[in-house]
Parts: sequence; C-alpha cells; structure tokens
Amino acid sequence: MSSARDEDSILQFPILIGDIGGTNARFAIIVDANSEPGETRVVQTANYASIDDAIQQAVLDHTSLRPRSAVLAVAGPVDSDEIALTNCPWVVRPKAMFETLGLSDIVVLNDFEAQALAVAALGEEHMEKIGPGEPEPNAGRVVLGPGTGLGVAGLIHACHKWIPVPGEGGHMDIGPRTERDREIFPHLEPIEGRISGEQILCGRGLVNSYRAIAIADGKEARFTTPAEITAAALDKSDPMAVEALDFFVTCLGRTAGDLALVFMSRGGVYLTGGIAQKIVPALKTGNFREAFEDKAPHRELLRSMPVYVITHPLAALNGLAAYARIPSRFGVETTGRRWRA
Ligand SMILES: Nc1ncnc2c1ncn2[C@@H]1O[C@H](COP(=O)(O)OP(=O)(O)OP(=O)(O)O)[C@@H](O)[C@H]1O
Repeated sequence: MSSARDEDSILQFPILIGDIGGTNARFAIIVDANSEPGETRVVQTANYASIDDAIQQAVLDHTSLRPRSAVLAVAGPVDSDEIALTNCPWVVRPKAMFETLGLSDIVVLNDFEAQALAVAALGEEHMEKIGPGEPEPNAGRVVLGPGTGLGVAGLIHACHKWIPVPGEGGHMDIGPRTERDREIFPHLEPIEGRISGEQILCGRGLVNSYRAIAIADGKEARFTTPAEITAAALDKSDPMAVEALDFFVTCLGRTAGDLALVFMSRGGVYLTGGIAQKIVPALKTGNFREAFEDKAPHRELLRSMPVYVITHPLAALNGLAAYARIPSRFGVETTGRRWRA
C-alpha cells in the first residue's frame, strides 16, 4: 500500500535525468514509468558555459519532448540553492532552471548516491565478478569508485526500500601493511600531513603511487598520466608501472574490505567508475582479493562476500532512471534537495 508520503515523492513525466561528472555529463529523458530512458546524450562539461546551456543545446534542441521534472546527480555537496560542482565550473541553480528550461520539479542527488541506486537497479549481466562469494538478497552493499576522486556510498535495505548512504569515505586514512609499503608510504604526497584513500585510489593517486615507488627505488618516473601507467602495467612493459598498479589494487582491496566490514556487505561490494573497468585483469590477479580478505579475525566473513566491477557504461544514469520512475522504491531523503515551481 502506498502512503501519502510515497504519493508526494512522485515526479511528473517526462523526466530529464542527468549524471554530471567533473569531465563528462550524461543526459536522457524518460517518457513514462514503463519506458527505458531515451537516447543518451554525453557531453564534455568544458564545452558548455553552463549546465542550462548543455541541457538546452545537447538535449532539448534535439527533441520535441519537454521534460516537466528532472533528477540530476552531481559531484559536489548539495547544500543550498546554488550547487557548485567539485571539478567543473558549472553551478546548478534549480530555481533559475524553472525559467531557462521550463522544468517545474527538480531533485538533485549526490553522484555516488546515483551509483548506489545503480547497484540496486542493474543486474549481474552488467557486472564482472572478482573472486568468490555469493550475494545475499537484501543484505547491505557498498559501492566504491576510483575516478577523478574516490567516491564511496553504502546501500542498505530496510522497510522494503533500498536506501543509499552517501558519505565521504574516500577521505578515510590508509596506512602501510607490509615491509615494502613502509618503503613506499613515506614518499606518497600527503594531504595536510596524512595519507587518505584519495591520495592513492584515484587517477591522481595512481600517479602519486608510481612516483613514490620511483623515489623509494631511486629511479626515474617516466610516466605522468594514470592511463600511461595502467597501459604499461597491463602489457607488463614497465616493472615500476606493474608495481604501481599492483599497489593500487592492493590498497583498493584493503579499503573495500574495511568498508565491507562497516556496512556488513553480504550483498556485495561494487566497484564503479572509469578506472575499475579499465583494470579488470589486474583486479583478477589475486592481490585485490587477498588484501580484501586480509581482515583478521574476519577473514572467513570477507571471503564469503562477493565483489563486482560494474561494467555498464552508464550505470549512474540507470540508477537515476530507476529512482525517477518509482521514487518510493528507494529511501532517498529529498528535504533541501527538491525544488518545485
Ligand atoms: N586507462 C586509464 N587508466 C587509469 N586511469 C585512467 C585511465 N583513463 C583515465 N583515467 C583516469 O580516470 C579518472 C577519471 O575517472 P572517471 O572516468 O571515472 O571519471 P569521473 O571521476 O567519474 O568523472 P566523469 O563523471 O566526469 O567522467 C581521471 O583521473 C583519469 O586520469
């Protein structure tokens, strides 16, 4: 039975959905509760002065559909009527969008909340499994995404709903575990004196780790971009790049294991974002799972938990679509994050 609160959560169709990252923004329109999102438009944020321009030129100018509502996921804190994005100069101004885009109902979520919604929405055919374990239905889940930064969100099932738990887990401390780690860690660039997950587990962090290994061994660091390091590591053409990627997947396994303990993720640990998809062979070598399970006295517990890489290229958009169609399926608090004309 649906409650008055559930009725109030309903969004009027057509609904514009948008996943706004630092580099790319992806948009689609959902016509009604039974349709898949229409054609997806992917734009580079740098090519448009504002999000309003991007929506107008990349989406609305190509369709006669006029969305009445929008659900947007942004990389940045949603704490006022002017939402600044973390890695891009766009500012989301929902009240102004009523005028510029003709919308009358706008919900703005956190980008990792959208990734968590995607985990509830996507089937295993859009995932690649890393190691053993079977998911328990309706048990806790956790999502980690190394990308421009390190995004983290939990996903719990309660009161017949999936409830995403966004947070700032990418900024937790991470420390050395082995003798070799103790040689590398002193050379990692810290943030205000400490090594947080994001100093290692993102594109910039991979370069940071590679440089730290070079300094520890007194060698020259040839590569300057994460893509160069993963390419040289995956084709095994450069031993230092191989070690840097190995260090990266080991640290990712440790952090994933810690988060799995926090959320008791018997429903699975899900790796999202651009980097995880590109390093699946490295995640499968065994170092990731070994670090993930190395959590005495809970090794057996961790061993029973499955880990997946989400391989769907538009995962967050799928999560937003599932939410937009039937918001009451999810426990997403919209107070202070929903604007109605
Ligand atoms: N082949 C690669 N191997 C490792 N890292 C890569 C590779 N290609 C890109 N990167 C790095 O991945 C990061 C971008 O990650 P991702 O594609 O997940 O973007 P994002 O943070 O989700 O932002 P957006 O949503 O804007 O695309 C950058 O730091 C980039 O340098």
